[in-house]
This record gives sequence, C-alpha cells and structure tokens, in this order.
Amino acid sequence: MTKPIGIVELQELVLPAQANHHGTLFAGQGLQLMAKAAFLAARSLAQREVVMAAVSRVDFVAPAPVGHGLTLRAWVSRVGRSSMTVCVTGLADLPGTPPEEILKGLFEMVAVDAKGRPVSLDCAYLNQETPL
Ligand SMILES: CC(=O)SCCNC(=O)CCNC(=O)[C@H](O)C(C)(C)COP(=O)(O)OP(=O)(O)OC[C@H]1O[C@@H](n2cnc3c(N)ncnc32)[C@H](O)[C@@H]1OP(=O)(O)O
Repeated sequence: MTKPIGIVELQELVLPAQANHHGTLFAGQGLQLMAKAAFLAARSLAQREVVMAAVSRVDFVAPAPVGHGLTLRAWVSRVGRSSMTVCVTGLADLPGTPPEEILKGLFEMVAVDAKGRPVSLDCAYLNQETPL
C-alpha cells in the first residue's frame, strides 16, 4: 500500500499525566501533539528535515477529558519555495460516541539543509490553500 505524502494521522489517549487540574487535556500537551503531527506531515511531503517557523493559529475548541481517545490529523495545505503551511485538527472520542473536534491549528514549517538553512522544495505543484 502506498503511504500518502503530506498527510498524517496519529492516535493518542488523554492520560492523567497530560491533564490539568480540571481533569482535561492541558493546553501545552495539546500543542505538543499538534506540533508533532504538523512536523511529521511536513517532513513527509518535503522528504527532508523541516523546522517549525511559526504557529499561525491554534483554537482550543472544546475540552478533552482524561480517558478520551484523541485523533490528530495533519495535512500540508500550502507549499511555497521552502515553506509549507500545515493544518492540524484534533478529534476526541469515547468508544461508541461520535468524534468531536477539540483542537485545530495552522503551522508554518520550513524545509532545511544539514546546517538548518532553508532549502527549496521540489514539489511546488501543490501550491494551493485549503481553508482550516
Ligand atoms: C521540529 C522542531 O522542533 S524545529 C525547532 C523549532 N524551530 C526552530 O528552531 C526554527 C528556528 N528558526 C530558523 O531556523 C529560521 O528562522 C528558519 C529556518 C525557520 C527560517 O530562516 P530564515 O533565514 O528566516 O529564512 P528565509 O527568510 O529565507 O525564509 C525561508 C522561508 O521560511 C518562511 N518563514 C520564515 N519565517 C517565517 C515565519 N515566522 N512565519 C512563516 N513563514 C516564515 C519564509 O516566508 C520563506 O518561505 P518561502 O521559502 O516558501 O518563500
């Protein structure tokens, strides 16, 4: 089976160690998971190392209680010379309940060489925006 490039799906579980004093996913942990998904999606499309240049936007749409499953979906929505915009959504669910969107964000990633300097991507054919 061919692995799609520029698209990633991660399955996580909200554990007590990731929770705040409300018993729901701590915002910083949510950001970390989104950043990981964004990184993997961008690296998959670039087929080389990437760094995060900016977080353009993050929305914490609803809380995710401990014990909920969390599905992070990330896809590259724009390809520039060396930069990419990655959309990430987080869906929380319990067995037997429909998933609910709890996180969404936009991340700016840049393809880099071994010295960490930006390098041109050779996949600029995907140069289009997808609304979040
Ligand atoms: C996976 C990780 O954990 S990475 C760790 C956290 N991230 C880092 O440490 C990155 C630190 N930052 C850097 O190394 C540098 O700022 C870089 C590599 C991101 C950019 O280097 P610069 O010298 O600014 O590069 P330059 O000005 O040539 O821009 C390169 C591209 O990045 C884009 N870019 C740079 N900064 C930003 C920004 N803040 N927001 C959006 N895009 C940006 C530019 O628009 C340009 O895009 P293009 O090539 O598609 O036209």
